[in-house]
Amino acid sequence: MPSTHWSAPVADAPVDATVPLPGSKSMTNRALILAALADGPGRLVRPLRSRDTLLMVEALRELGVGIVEDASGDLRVMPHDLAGPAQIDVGLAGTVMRFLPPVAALAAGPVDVDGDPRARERPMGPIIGALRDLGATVDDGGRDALPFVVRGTGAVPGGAVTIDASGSSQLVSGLLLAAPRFGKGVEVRHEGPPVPSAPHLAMTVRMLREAGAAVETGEDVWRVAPGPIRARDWVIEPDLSNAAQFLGAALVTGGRVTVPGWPEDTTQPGDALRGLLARMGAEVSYGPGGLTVRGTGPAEAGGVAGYRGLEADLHEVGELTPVLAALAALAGTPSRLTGIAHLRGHETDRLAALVAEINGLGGDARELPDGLEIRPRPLHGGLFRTYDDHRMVMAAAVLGLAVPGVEVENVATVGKTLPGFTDLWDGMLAEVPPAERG
Ligand SMILES: O=C(O)C1=C[C@@H](OP(=O)(O)O)[C@@H](O)[C@H](O)C1
Ligand SMILES: C=C(OP(=O)(O)O)C(=O)O
Repeated sequence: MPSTHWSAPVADAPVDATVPLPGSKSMTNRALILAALADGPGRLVRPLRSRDTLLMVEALRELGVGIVEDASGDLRVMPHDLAGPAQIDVGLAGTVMRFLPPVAALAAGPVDVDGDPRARERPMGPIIGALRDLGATVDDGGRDALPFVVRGTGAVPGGAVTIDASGSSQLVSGLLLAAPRFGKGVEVRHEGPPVPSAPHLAMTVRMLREAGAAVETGEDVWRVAPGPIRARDWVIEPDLSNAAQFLGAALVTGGRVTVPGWPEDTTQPGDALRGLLARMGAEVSYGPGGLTVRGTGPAEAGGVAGYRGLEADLHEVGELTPVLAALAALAGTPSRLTGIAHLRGHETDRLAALVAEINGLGGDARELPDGLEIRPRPLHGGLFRTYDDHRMVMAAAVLGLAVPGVEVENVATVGKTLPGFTDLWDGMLAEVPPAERG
């Protein structure tokens, strides 16, 4: 990917826009796994097309699954016996690195799994250990991390495992998604500090049940019975986490943003934006047209806006942090975001990255043992580094609305989940309110 800087545009008026968003990364990559392991052909309707989902498509194809994109962008998935030898590139996608190895264990033949340099540092040990306990062979050279080889025999006995999933909920989700195809299914028990991202675990359980799997859940325990995964069509919801920066623009500029197609009943963590942005002072309304957020007062040039900071435990919705931190840096009062120590193992160490980049623009952010404390201060322009993290680009865009001269490094990295981001952003800023049309 070329490394190109992007000058984040300043909003010279309150935004007034409707922004349709592409599909959810988390739902697309779960649906791809479930469709690949199903008992017949299936379809993904309005899937996300981004680096993380294309890596999942390629990984499943590499194992023998047929996946065809039709003219509308929907994906048809034709399951097939899974086989190595295969080479899997997980990129920097947490969903691919945690969801794919249990599928690879079902393949006959060796499957090499590796990813970006940073992927080798993200927590993988619990899933490697669990796969061994479930009867699979994994050669990791004693690293407890990527790269490794899964030496599948075409079947996984399955059974009960105990892991510490405090580093990532995806360690649990990955084991559950393939488990109906294990001989005895699986019982995953968590022991350790609390597992983050409860909505994402609920998404895993709900989608497994929608595919006909029998799933039981208790406190820190999940059981999936062996049985068929039913072929079906998966309609992918818009990515609500990727709504954060657009809805946030309504706060920063004192404007209005609507995201159409906001689901009424969803397991996506982005749904929490309704409550979180309301706590910061936004007016949030929901109707047939979608979710609408209105800001109540615009930021002054250089920052310090007419909305409040946020005191919140983001343990369950950690992926919203970068954009909320950017909003916090422009807010009228200080913020404290906690429960997010596990973000140190995300695309980059997000706590360190956010502190460095907000402070690099003249801000006042500091790390807490499990989060961030951010005191608003007038900011100035400068280079905003993104550390191969799509959400750092999104955070920078929010800051740039009120701070002239924010230069965003390697904007293309946003393609991890939202390749059309800068066009959507420019489109939002260019949308002319109905009253002003000639
Ligand atoms: O299961 C998923 O789709 C995800 C789970 C979460 O991971 P963690 O629990 O590692 O934070 C989230 O941050 C990530 O973006 C997507
Ligand atoms: C943490 C994230 O991604 P990943 O799926 O790579 O963990 C994210 O999208 O914020």
